[in-house]
Amino acid sequence: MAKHNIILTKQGKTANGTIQLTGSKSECNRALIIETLSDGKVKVENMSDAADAVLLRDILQLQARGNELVLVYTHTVKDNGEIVESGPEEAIGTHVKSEINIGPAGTAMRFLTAFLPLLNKNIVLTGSERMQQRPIGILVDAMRKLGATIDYEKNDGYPPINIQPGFEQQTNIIEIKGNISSQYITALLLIAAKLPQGLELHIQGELTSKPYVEMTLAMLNQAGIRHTWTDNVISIEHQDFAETTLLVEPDWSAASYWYAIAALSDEAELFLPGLTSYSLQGDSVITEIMANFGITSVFKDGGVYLTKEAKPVVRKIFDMKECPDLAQTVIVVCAALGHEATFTGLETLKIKETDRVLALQTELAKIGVKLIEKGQVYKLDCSERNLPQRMFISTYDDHRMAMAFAPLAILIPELEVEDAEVVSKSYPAFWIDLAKVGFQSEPIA
Ligand SMILES: O=C(O)C1=C[C@@H](OP(=O)(O)O)[C@@H](O)[C@H](O)C1
Ligand SMILES: C=C(OP(=O)(O)O)C(=O)O
Repeated sequence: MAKHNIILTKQGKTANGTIQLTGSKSECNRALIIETLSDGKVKVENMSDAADAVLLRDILQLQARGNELVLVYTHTVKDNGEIVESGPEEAIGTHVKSEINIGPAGTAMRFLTAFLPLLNKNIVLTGSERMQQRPIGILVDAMRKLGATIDYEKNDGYPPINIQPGFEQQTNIIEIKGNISSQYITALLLIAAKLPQGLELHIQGELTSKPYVEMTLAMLNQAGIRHTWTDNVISIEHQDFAETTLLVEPDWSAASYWYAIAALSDEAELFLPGLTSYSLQGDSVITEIMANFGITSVFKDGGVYLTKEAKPVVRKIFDMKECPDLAQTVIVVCAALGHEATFTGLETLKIKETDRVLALQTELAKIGVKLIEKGQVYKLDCSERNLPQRMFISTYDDHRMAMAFAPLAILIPELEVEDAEVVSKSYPAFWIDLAKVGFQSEPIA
C-alpha cells in the first residue's frame, strides 16, 4: 500500500484553540474485552476512533455472534487504518479454521491471545510484519499453563499463533515476568473472573508500565470485578460482571503532543475538553512533566487549559518506565529546545511499533542531537544541535514517531513527514486537529 508523505508548516509561534481528543485506545480496548466477557451487562461509552480500537470492536462483534460460521472472515487493517474483511474462510473437511489479522495493534494482539482460547474454536491470530517480531511467548506460556493449546505457526515466541479448541483450566496459579510488557498481565487479568478457578498472578521481578495494570484493575472494578493485590500477587476469583457503563476518557497520550506544541511555542492557550486530573491513564503525568517546560495545566469547565510561560528548564532526569508512550514526546521536546537531559526506563521501547530508541537516534541525528545509550541510562547530547530549514522525518510505521516530531514544524520551516496516515493507529484526526491551530499540511503526490 502506497504511503503518502506530507509537508508540514506552521506560521507564527502561537498555538490557540480547543481540541476534542478521541477516546483512549488503552481504556477502549479494555472496555471492549470487558463488554464482550460480560455477556451484554457492560456497555462502552465514547468509543475511541483509534484504528486499533475500531478493529478490535469489529472482531469482537463477529465473535459475539457466537456461531462457528461467523468465524469465516479475515480482518486486515491496511496502512491507512481501513479494515478489510475477506472470506469465506478455508474449510478443512468439516473443520473450520479462522484467521484474525490484527495488523499493528499490540494491545489487541495480547488481549485476544488470552480471550480467544475461551471461545473453544480453532483460530489463527496474526498481525502485521512488525507484530510478528513483537514477543508473545510469555503470555502464550501462561495460557498454556492455564490449559490452552496454542501452537506457533512460524517462529517460537512470536505471532502468528494457532489457538486450538478445548480449553479446560488446569491451574489458577501463574507466574509471569513483569519487565517485558504489562500487556501480558492485563490480558490475563481481563479474563480472570471468567476462569472457573479464578486466577492468582505472581509477578516476577520488576513490573514495567505499572499504571496500565492499575488501569485494568480499576476498569474491572467499575465492572464489578474485585481483586486483591499484595506485594507481587494479584488475585481475582471467579465472579460475575455487574451491569454498568464504562466511559472511555479522552486519550492522554494524544494530549501529550499538544503539550509538546505548547512547549515549543512562544505563546499557547489550548483547551482539551474531557480530560480530568483523576484519570485512569498513567500518561496524565504529562501535566507534571511539562510543568518543567513552563506549561501550566488548569482543570476547569470539564477539561484542561494549557498555558505557556517562558522559563528555563531545570529538570535533568526523566524516568519513563511508567509512561513509555510519552518517551518520544518528551525526548523530542528536549532535543528541540537543546535541553540536555537524561532518560531512564526506555528498555521496552525497543519492542514497540518499531525499535523506538533506534528510530529516535536516527531522526534526532538530523538535527545534530545524539541520544547516547549508557546501559540503562540514555543521555541527550545537544552540543552539535542545528535546526535545518527543511527536514524529512521517517516514521517507521510508528504513529508516535509522526506525532512526536510534528511539533518541530514550529521551529523548522518545512517538515516532510513520511506516511502521514500512520497516526490513525491511535489518533486519526491528528493532522485535522493541527490545522485548527495554524499548521498546514500539504500532501506530496
Ligand atoms: O496496556 C496498554 O494499553 C498499554 C501498555 C503499554 O505497553 P507495555 O506494557 O508493553 O509497556 C503501552 O506502551 C501501550 O501503548 C498500551
Ligand atoms: C506501544 C503502543 O501500542 P501497542 O503496544 O498497543 O501496539 C503505543 O500505542 O505506543
